[in-house]
Amino acid sequence: MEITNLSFSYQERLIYDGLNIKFKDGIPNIVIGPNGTGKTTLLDTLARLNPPDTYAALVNVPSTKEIGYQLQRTLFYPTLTVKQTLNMYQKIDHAGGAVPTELMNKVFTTVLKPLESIKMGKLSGGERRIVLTYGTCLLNRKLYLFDEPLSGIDPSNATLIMDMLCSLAEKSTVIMTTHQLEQLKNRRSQIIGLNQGHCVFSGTYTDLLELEDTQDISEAYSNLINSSRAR
Ligand SMILES: Nc1ncnc2c1ncn2[C@@H]1O[C@H](COP(=O)(O)OP(=O)(O)OP(=O)(O)O)[C@@H](O)[C@H]1O
Repeated sequence: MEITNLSFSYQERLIYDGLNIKFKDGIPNIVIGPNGTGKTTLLDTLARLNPPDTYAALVNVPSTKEIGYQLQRTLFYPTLTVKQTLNMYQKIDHAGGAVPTELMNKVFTTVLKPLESIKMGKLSGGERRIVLTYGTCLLNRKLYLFDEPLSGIDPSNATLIMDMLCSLAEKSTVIMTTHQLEQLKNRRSQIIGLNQGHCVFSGTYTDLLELEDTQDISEAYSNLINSSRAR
């Protein structure tokens, strides 16, 4: 799956200037970059939510009905309980949705089971995000897009969510955005760095540390962004 030569602007603001990205199968693709650099816009483009003249840049991207997209500001029904919300996700696909993996079962038992009878509107922001991320994993799709699934999630639950998304990537293409770079340590993933309309990095966590000659991922990220700004 690829994006080739994508140029896109919101009114006078240029977001991508001939953007090229090759996504990997088998491991999650993690899109990183400064605020406002176009990470969400990239997921929107893949989901074909942006104008049709962007479609030509999409190579081998599944059709919209084969895509599961968890938006950053995901809609939910506040009066449904967690159990009802997850049942609803399971019923979206006529075939009954995906069979939960072992790791999904672990997330369910550890985090969601105790919340089952609580209404969505009464959950904390982090709890709600876990429910909705889990629900998206219940859909049976070829491509999953997650916009900041780790935002507001405590480190222990973030590890569980990342485990779940890595296992999902073994059978489908997974693309997510995040600012939580420390969660990517010791994980197989492709990191895609965006800055100023271009892909400025594509490689593993270790590749990024080696490129910037540091053991500190925050420093590596800052150096990457500052050096690509200066270009
Ligand atoms: N519908 C829109 N109309 C006009 N400008 C928009 C629209 N949606 C997004 N933008 C602008 O496009 C830029 C990229 O937004 P986007 O949400 O893709 O950034 P992001 O990299 O996901 O940021 P963050 O890390 O803060 O979530 C921002 O400057 C934003 O203000």
